[in-house]
Amino acid sequence: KRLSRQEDVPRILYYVQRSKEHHWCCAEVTFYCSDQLLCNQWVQALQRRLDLQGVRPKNLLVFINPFGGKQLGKHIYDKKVAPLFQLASITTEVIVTEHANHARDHLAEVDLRIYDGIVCVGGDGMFSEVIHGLICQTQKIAGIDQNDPNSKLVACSLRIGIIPAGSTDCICYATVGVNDPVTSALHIIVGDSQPMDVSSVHHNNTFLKYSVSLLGYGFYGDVLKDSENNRWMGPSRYDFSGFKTFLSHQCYEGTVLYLPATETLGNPRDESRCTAGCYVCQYSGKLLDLSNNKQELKHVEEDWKVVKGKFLAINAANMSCACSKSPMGLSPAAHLADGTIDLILVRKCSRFNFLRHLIRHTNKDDQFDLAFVEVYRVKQFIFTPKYSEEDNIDIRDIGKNLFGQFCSDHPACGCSQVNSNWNCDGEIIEHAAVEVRYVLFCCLELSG
Ligand SMILES: CCCCCCCCCCCCC/C=C/[C@@H](O)[C@H](CO)NC(=O)CCCCCCCCCCCCCCC
Ligand SMILES: Nc1ncnc2c1ncn2[C@@H]1O[C@H](COP(=O)(O)OP(=O)(O)OP(=O)(O)O)[C@@H](O)[C@H]1O
Ligand SMILES: [Ca+2]
Repeated sequence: KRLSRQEDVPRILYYVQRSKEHHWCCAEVTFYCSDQLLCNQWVQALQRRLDLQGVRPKNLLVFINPFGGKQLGKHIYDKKVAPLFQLASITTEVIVTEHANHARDHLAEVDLRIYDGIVCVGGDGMFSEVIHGLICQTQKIAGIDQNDPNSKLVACSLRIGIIPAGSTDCICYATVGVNDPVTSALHIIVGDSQPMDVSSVHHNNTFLKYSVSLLGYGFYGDVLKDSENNRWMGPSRYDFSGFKTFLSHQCYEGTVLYLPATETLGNPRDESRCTAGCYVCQYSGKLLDLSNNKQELKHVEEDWKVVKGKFLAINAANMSCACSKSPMGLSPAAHLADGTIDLILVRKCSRFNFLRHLIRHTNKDDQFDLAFVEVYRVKQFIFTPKYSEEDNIDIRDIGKNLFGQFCSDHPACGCSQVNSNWNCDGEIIEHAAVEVRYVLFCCLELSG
């Protein structure tokens, strides 16, 4: 860069610069050249180099949820993201959603061949809509029955980018390391990608939902259910409902059956942390493929384990679930794409002990190093509540007050006869009895 002379042609080159703690920003350098021809040759040569890379998206379908988080999705996209896409010569078709499931239903039908990727501007719930639309369309074209829990799903060919504009944004946080719209836009522009585990949730051989971050019963299910009534509060609805749910101290009785992930590397209490190009994910993916093939050939009997009891929370983390409330996440050593789920069981304990467990999510202490907490790395699990779901519907009709419907035999035991519900990536699943398994790699347009 040198000082401009009047007759020099200025050309600005924009590039990605790393800044503090996983943040990326767009920086620029201005070149001046007095020879117009030479200048154009430079620009064309650089453009050819970029085109050769092939991973950069050229045409994107963008969904904006105007009501996610602090309702700033549209503003964030217009002010921070669209100008960067324009600089990178990315063309976009932008859809501002008009109702819940708008993005999901559009994606389930539309011809996706003209797009290089999908971008969702919103939170985890919005991302969930997008993967449901994409996965459903892919299975429909391939003639796969999603209701059959044993179906081998076909991977989607499109990548999904997330511009964080939600309340928790844990999928963005756990993949990029931060929830910053500019950083995410730059990851999308340079064509980064990160595979990610997807689990399916079934009830009585009927497909319910896919999950990519947290599937939580008990505490997180109740927090979500209560928080839906307070959406007007924005992201702080979770703190309010979290506090209420903490005070209600409900526990739920049931049986968990799980299939341990024995063929993969690592365990939920090791020191490994999943980052871009993760060795554990690459290695475990290969081992898992081998073991699945072996089982198909030999019909190997699998070694299911059983845990019965009263639980304050049953959490299935497909990834660390790191977010601003918990920078290391619900399961700090969980992997984004190793084909496994970390199953965390928090048994009935005192309020004080449960608070100790929760507080450890906010600092470096080990939240699993407590007598009432168990954690297993699994491929599959089944939860059956003690009370049948049909009976529960009747009890629900009577109504559940703030402190819940306590066990009628032991009024002081705090064990609920009403079932909780599952929190699936921030969306409610009404059924308590579920069968969950790893089913698919999904590709994100970003990397950690
Ligand atoms: C004393 C402070 C303890 C703080 C403990 C914080 C633990 C936070 C762990 C967050 C895990 C997030 C998992 C991600 C789930 C997402 O798929 C989903 C959709 O976006 N988000 C939520 O369900 C949103 C879930 C939000 C849950 C918030 C829970 C807040 C608990 C507050 C308890 C207060 C007790 C105070 C007693 C004096
Ligand atoms: N136009 C719309 N009107 C109402 N709801 C919508 C609209 N578009 C999307 N939704 C729904 O809004 C819900 C929440 O969206 P989103 O995940 O973006 O924000 P959030 O819940 O605040 O954040 P997080 O999921 O990170 O906690 C999703 O379930 C989505 O289906
Ligand atoms: Ca995983």
